[in-house]
Amino acid sequence: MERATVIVAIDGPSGTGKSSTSKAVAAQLGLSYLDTGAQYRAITWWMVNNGIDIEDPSAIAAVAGKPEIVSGTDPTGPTITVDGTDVAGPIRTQEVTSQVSAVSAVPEVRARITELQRSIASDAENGIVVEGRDIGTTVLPDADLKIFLTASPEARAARRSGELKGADVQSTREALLKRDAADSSRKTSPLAKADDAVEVDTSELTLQQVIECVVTLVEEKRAGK
Ligand SMILES: Nc1ncnc2c1ncn2[C@@H]1O[C@H](COP(=O)(O)OP(=O)(O)OP(=O)(O)O)[C@@H](O)[C@H]1O
Ligand SMILES: Nc1ccn([C@@H]2O[C@H](COP(=O)(O)O)[C@@H](O)[C@H]2O)c(=O)n1
Repeated sequence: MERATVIVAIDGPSGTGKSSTSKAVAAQLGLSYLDTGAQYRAITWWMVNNGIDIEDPSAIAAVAGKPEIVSGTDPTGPTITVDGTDVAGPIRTQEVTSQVSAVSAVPEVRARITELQRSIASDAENGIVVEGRDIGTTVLPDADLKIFLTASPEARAARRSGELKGADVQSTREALLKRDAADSSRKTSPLAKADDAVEVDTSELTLQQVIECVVTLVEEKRAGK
């Protein structure tokens, strides 16, 4: 019998295609979509804007509960606001990207954002695709389907530098690997593949092939296969 709702967790390192894949799969299957990286970027943006010392975890922890972060979960137009301000653009700056791993490593930040993510997932009536780094391991350990996307550093750097219109591939590769190392080595819910996740190496696949692969896996789950 087909299930009414489905919770899909998609994790993996930077630039493996999590956002592009998750949005397309959610749109195709009529599910909600949550970009958890955008939430960590949003709280980082708030810290930077409010002059909080990013090198000082206790200073970050002390104010982690202050910003109100709201995520819109329509996969065809996801939104993110902080205290009512649209931050979809500002959270993608180099300044935020280079500081987000330090902020997201603070346990009080993770506790706050994890609670928000669980609440959004439980409110999604038709089900949801949630993408990030610790969704299958920590945020939604009972997800119906867990996917772990990977790709070679070369493929990821080439994709990202194409997106950043001519950014140097070598320095893009180094920045990706530095962020992955920080995200994988933090103590609290690091980037990791859940034991029961399906790993998909996207290095040699087109985005369309990855989307089709994940849609098939979701449909099989829904059909109870
Ligand atoms: N299989 C693929 N083949 C070619 N390009 C791809 C593929 N998957 C994603 N891309 C492209 O790679 C870039 C990065 O993809 P995306 O933002 O979805 O990755 P991500 O894993 O969400 O990254 P991050 O964790 O840094 O947010 C985008 O420009 C996207 O269009
Ligand atoms: N579940 C998650 C998701 C993200 N992070 C942190 O946010 C950074 C930005 O993520 P993007 O997907 O937008 O690149 C990421 O580098 C992590 O530091 C996280 O900790 N947990």
